[in-house]
Amino acid sequence: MIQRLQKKFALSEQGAVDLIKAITACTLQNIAFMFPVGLLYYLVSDLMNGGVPEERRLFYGVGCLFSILLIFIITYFQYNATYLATYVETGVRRITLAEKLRKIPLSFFGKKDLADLTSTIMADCTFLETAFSHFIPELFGSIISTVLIAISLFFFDWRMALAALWVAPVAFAIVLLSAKVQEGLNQKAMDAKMACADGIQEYLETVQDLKANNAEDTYLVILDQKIKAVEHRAIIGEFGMAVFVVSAQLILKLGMATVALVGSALLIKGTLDVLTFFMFLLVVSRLYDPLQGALQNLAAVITARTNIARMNEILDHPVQTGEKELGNQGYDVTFDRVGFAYNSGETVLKDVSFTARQGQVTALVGPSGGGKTTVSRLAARFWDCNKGTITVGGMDISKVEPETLLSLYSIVFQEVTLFNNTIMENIRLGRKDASDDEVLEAARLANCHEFIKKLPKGYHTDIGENGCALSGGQRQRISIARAFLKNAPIILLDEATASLDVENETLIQTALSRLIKNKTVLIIAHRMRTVAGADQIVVLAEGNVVEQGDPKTLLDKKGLFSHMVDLQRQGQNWTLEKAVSYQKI
Ligand SMILES: Nc1ncnc2c1ncn2[C@@H]1O[C@H](COP(=O)(O)OP(=O)(O)OP(=O)(O)O)[C@@H](O)[C@H]1O
Repeated sequence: MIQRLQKKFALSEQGAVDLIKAITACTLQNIAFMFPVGLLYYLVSDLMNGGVPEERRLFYGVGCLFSILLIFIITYFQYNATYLATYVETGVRRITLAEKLRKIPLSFFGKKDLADLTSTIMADCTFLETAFSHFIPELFGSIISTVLIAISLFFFDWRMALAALWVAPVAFAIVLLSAKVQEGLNQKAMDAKMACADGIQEYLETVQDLKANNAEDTYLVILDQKIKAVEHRAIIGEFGMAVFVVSAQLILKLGMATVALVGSALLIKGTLDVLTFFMFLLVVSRLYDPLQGALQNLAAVITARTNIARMNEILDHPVQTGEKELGNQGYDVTFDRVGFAYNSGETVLKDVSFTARQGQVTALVGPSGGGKTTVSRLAARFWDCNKGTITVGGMDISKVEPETLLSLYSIVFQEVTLFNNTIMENIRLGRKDASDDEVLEAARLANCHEFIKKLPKGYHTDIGENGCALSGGQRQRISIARAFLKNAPIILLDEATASLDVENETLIQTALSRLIKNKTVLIIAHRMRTVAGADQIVVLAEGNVVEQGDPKTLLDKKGLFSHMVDLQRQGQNWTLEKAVSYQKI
C-alpha cells in the first residue's frame, strides 16, 4: 500500500505514511461534521414529541460542547496531518529530485532542457504541494466518509438513501470519463509552457547575439506568440475541466430534488415518517458539500497526474552505479575498441583504441566533429560507451561509481563555469575541505594571485553570475586553480580556442605546464603548435583513430596531422592587410 502510494504520487516513504494520515484526518473531519446533524435529529424528534424532557437537556448541552470540541480536535489533527506534512514532503521531494539528477548520466540531460528540469523541480513540486495539502486528502477523505455515511443511510431507509445517493456515482463517472480529454489538454498546456520557458531562457542567453544581428524584434515576435499560446492553452484547459466538473456538480444538485420528490411521495403513501424525511434533508445538504469539493479535487488530481508523470520520469531513470572502491594500478587511461552514439543514435565513435600514459601528455587532434570532446567525456564516464572498454590503471571505469571515479580527474573545460560567489569559494570548488592558505597557493600556481589581489575585496570579491565581472583569461586561470587544488592524477584539458591576449595566453600556458607535470594528461588540442611538445598524438576523424604516434613521426608521415599543421601555418600568415587586398581583387 505504502509502496503503491509512493509510486502513484511520487512520494517518499514518510510522505506516503503522511498521506494516509491526512486522508484519515479528512475522513474523520467529514464524519465529525455529521455529529451535530445526529444531535439535531434527536432534538427535533423530542420537540415533535412535545418538548425536550428535563433529564435530556444536559445531554444536548454536553452533546453540543462535545461536537465543538471533537470538530476542533479533528480539524487540528487534519491541519497538522495535511499542511505541515505536505511542506516537509515538498522539501524532501525537491532534495530527492536534486540528488537523483546528481546521479543521472549526462545522456539524460541531452533529452531534457534546463527550463524543463527547473520547472519540474520548482513548479511541479509547488503544484503537488497544493495537491497534497488539499486535493488528494480531501478527495479520498470525502469519498471514504461518504461511503461510510451512505452505508448508515441505507440502514435508516434504503429508498431515501438511493434517492439521495444515485447522483454520486453518476457525477464521479462524468469527471473520471473525462480524464483522457483533460490529460490531453493538460499535456498541451504543459508543452506550451515549456516552449515559452525555453524561449525566454534562450532569449536571455542570446540577447547579445540577437542585438548584434538586428534580430531582436523578430525573436520577440516569436516569443510573444509562445506567451499567447500559454494563455490560450491555459484557458482551453480550464474551460475543458470546468465543463465536466460543473456538469457533474449540477447532477449532484439533482440529488436534493430526488430526495424531496421521493420523500414527499413516500410521506403521502404513509411509508415514511416526517422525522426521517427531515433527517435525510439535513444529511444530504451536509453530504453534498464535500462531494462538490471532491469533484473539483478529482479533476485537480487528474491534472496532477501530468506533473507526477514528469517527476517519475526523473525518479525512475536509471543511475550510473558502481564500486565505491578504486582498484586501479597506476593511472594509464586506455580506450580499447570503444564505440559510442549519443541519444540521437548516430555513431560518433566507431572503433577507438589508444592509451594515454601516466606522466605523459596525449593530445587529441583532428577535424571538427571527429569525436575529440566525446572521447574526453567518455574518459571521465560522463557517458558510458556502447562498445569496448575504457580502463584507468587496468580498472574498468564502467564498474566504478562516477563520483568515486571523478576523484581521479581534474577537468579544465574550454567553457569555464563560475558561480555567483566569492573567488575564494569558486576556487575551493576544486576541494571543499581546502584551507584558505591552500586556495591561495593554488591561485599562485595558476597565475591568478596577481589579478585577484587587485580586486576590491581580493579573494572575497563576488564575481557575479557565471563570473561576469572577470575576463575570459581570468576565468580560465580560476578553473586551472581549481584543478591545482584538487591535485588529481589525471588531467582532462580542453584547450581554449577563444582568442586570448598574448599576456593571458602566456600566463595560462605557464600555469598549465605546472599543472600537468607528472600527470596523465589528455588534452584536446586546437592549435597545432600546442601539440609540438606532446608525447603522443591521437588523430581522430569521423569517429576513428586515423593516426597515432609522437609529433615527429606523424609529421614525417605526411598524413592528416601533417596536413592540419600546414593548414594552420597558412592561417597564421593571414593578416588584415591581406584580407583587404583580397577584397579589392
Ligand atoms: N550531446 C550531444 N548529443 C548528440 N550529438 C552530439 C553531442 N555532442 C556531440 N555530438 C556529435 O558528436 C560528434 C562528435 O562531436 P565532438 O564534440 O566529440 O567532436 P570534436 O572533435 O570535439 O569537435 P570540435 O573540434 O568541433 O569541438 C559530432 O557529430 C557532434 O554533432
